[in-house]
Amino acid sequence: MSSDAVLRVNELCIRVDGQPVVSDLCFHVAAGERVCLLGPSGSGKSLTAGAILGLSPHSVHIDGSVCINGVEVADIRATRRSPQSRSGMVFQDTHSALNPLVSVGAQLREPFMRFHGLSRKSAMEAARTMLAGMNMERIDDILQRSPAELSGGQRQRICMALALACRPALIVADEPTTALDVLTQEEVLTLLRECTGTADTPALLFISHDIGAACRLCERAVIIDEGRLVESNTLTHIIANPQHHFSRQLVRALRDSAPGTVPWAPDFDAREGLLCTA
Ligand SMILES: Nc1ncnc2c1ncn2[C@@H]1O[C@H](COP(=O)(O)OP(=O)(O)OP(=O)(O)O)[C@@H](O)[C@H]1O
Repeated sequence: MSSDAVLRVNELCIRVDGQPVVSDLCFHVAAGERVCLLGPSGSGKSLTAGAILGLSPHSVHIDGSVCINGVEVADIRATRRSPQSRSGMVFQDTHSALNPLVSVGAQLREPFMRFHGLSRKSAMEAARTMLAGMNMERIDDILQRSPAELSGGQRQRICMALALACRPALIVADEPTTALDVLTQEEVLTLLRECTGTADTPALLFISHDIGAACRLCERAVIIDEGRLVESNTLTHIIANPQHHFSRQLVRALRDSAPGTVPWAPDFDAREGLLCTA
């Protein structure tokens, strides 16, 4: 395991109403890394995200360890975590991630005031600068609107801006593109790639069942099935040599979709749907 892991999950066990749903899950995300957590529907991805973020419902019981920046947080709710052990979050449901009664500007200036110590005016300016850096148009107009007055893609960008404004070491993105059309999906993935995974930006845990999206973003994948880790390796390796039957299904789906769109297309043999290892 990497010694400078931003996230370290060790022997994580999650029970819901007494029933085991995630068992002995171990993985890490290093600083500057983008890792995807892949698994079929119901395999425990969102419950794992909830445990990492400190957002599990009361019916969920967690054992094992979740360390963020070296701080044990498995038992600590999100609101009680120290600033260095908080993570940013981006979810599929952007409506419930934003307050419908508060303007986008008022929501976005908040973390700049709280985490950057800026005045109200400077915080609004910082929010403008951040949205400009995310290639958003008509920023002043957008800042005045309520979340319901934005498109799904715009709302997701605001959610990402909110996550980034909290200066987290880690962003957990749980199916952030699932509710979006194909073009907007691509824009959000591009933005996530630009805003994470370097020495100066947060590490990313990208949760999905879409290996195509994972390939556009991540170098490494952790694959779970029925709450257990079944494979963990670089995506290049997994695509070339999938071990578990769900991994093989994922690779087949990738081959059947549009292999030419995979970003490392020069290495991708469109006829075989396998990586050229030579
Ligand atoms: N609050 C809850 N109460 C009862 N059961 C739950 C709860 N949350 C999740 N589960 C169950 O735990 C299992 C794992 O759910 P989870 O949402 O983590 O799956 P997932 O891998 O994220 O699925 P998907 O890809 O469909 O979102 C499922 O069988 C689900 O029905």
